Amino acid sequence: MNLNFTKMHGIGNDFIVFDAINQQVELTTDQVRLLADRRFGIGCDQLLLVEATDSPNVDFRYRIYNADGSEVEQCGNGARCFARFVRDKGLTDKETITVETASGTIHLTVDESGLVSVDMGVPHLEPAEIPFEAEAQAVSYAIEVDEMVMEFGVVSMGNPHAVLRVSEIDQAPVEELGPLIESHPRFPQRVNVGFMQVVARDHIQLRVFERGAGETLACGTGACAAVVVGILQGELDSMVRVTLPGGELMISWPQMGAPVVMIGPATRVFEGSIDL
Ligand SMILES: N[C@@H](CCC[C@H](N)C(=O)O)C(=O)O
Repeated sequence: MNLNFTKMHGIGNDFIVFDAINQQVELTTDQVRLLADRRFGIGCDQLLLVEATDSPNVDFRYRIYNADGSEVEQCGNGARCFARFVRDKGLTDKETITVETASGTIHLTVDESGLVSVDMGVPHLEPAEIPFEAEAQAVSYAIEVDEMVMEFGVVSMGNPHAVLRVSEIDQAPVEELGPLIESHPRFPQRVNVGFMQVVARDHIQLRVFERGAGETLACGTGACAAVVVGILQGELDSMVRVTLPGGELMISWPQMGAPVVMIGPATRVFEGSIDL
């Protein structure tokens, strides 16, 4: 099977994107892992499939696979690249694109400067919806990790996130704690782990250890989750600049029950084809 692909990134969170409308793309878990491998394959944090849909009032279906081959519900940086891809490839000329994901429908808008704004939907805070094992919903939860008890905010942006406040982002124990929290028994579907330093009420620094991919240069849903947690904990205003290792995103969440909006760039790197 020979497949055409586009390599893209959203502030350094990188993707292989396949048009699965004009070519048949059926990948096994092992093939996803191989494609994502930075030495034996193309290399990416996530692989994205652009598919057609029969759902009314929806333009496309968006499927997402982590580098470890697992299919996941949502990807914020990927959503911006998705919008750029379908317009660059002439699959649509709409400015606002409605896309079905495994966790619901999202709306993507490309502006004249090329920035993409994504309505990421309403965050889920109820533990069972995340999913997270806890007796009741709270703004922070004490979780025991490696014989230490730490306070996390926990939220789903369609995919699960745990957010830990740190005082120095450069010293954050991402590599040590990330894998332990990712597979913590209280998260039955594993979890993405954010390390957040609050710089000011409208600015945070963030590093994310992603479920199924390890630490990435940026995580869009992680940025949304961190801002929601920071607002709920009374530390942040409703519009926040998020500085990640690969660049910056603007995230806004006006109030409880409202959708989170993310604005940021989407970059095409190169086109290619690969035999599988
Ligand atoms: N990089 C993404 C998130 C990708 C999925 C995540 N690793 C998960 O398993 O939920 C983003 O930009 O949101």
